[in-house]
Amino acid sequence: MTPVIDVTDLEVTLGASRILRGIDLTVTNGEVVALLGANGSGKSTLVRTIVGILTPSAGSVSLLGTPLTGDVPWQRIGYVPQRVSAQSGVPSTAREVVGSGLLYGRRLRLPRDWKSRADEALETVGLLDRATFATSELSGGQQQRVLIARALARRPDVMILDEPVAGVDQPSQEAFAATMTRLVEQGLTVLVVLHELGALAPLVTRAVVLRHGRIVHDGAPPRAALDHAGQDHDHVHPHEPMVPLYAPQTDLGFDNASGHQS
Ligand SMILES: Nc1ncnc2c1ncn2[C@@H]1O[C@H](COP(=O)(O)OP(=O)(O)OP(=O)(O)O)[C@@H](O)[C@H]1O
Repeated sequence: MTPVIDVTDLEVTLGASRILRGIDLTVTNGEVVALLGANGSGKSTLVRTIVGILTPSAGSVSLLGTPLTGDVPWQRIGYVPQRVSAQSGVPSTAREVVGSGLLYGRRLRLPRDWKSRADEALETVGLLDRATFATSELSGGQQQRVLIARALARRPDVMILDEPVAGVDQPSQEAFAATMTRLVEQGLTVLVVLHELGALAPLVTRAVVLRHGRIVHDGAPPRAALDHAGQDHDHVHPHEPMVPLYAPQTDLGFDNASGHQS
């Protein structure tokens, strides 16, 4: 089967620094892969390279079987960048920002049904009632959901999300996880940068951990986080509500990521 994302021996240099080296990553149809790692380990650099924003200094990236240098079917790929505002500096409504997700590659004209496509995506993220609001009237968390809706408007086959729930409150995170669950059940493939698995824990099929620009783990998601996400987990000990996925002082910290016994 053709991989959805195929990264081979990737190296990325920014300025004078080599940020990523020797990255091999294959994501196949229907997988939900969490990309984890400490601040500065290279997660955003990797996803920005995968979606063609950054150019590799060595190695290759293919999306849906097409090298980035070729004719990538961008309409099948939804990307949510990290920490950008949904505001563009000019007045625009939530619906207009979401509709702009329907522009890609050489498509510079909105399809006739753009409003209904945008509203469908806004409904998916629970913001249909804000469709005509100016983005400047939305909270940071709502703007983040607008950006998720912008990516969803394409009805993509693969979503690449860079910390999509950073700064989003718990109920919205759970609503986002429910949306992603529904989409994954329909066949969506996901690569998502996260600091904690959080509400997405039940969905994640695989974890890839970066450290200093290299992959140091590619396999099962951290056990502790999964256990803590389960409804049956018996809380007999105090701990943070969101279990950190990596403990910088340990190697990978997977068996005891939160630093306590379960
Ligand atoms: N344009 C740039 N020029 C030079 N170095 C850069 C540039 N952008 C990022 N870096 C460096 O690359 C490294 C990786 O950054 P990146 O944003 O990919 O990390 P990250 O794992 O996504 O971090 P975070 O969890 O904080 O978002 C950092 O050391 C950063 O300082």
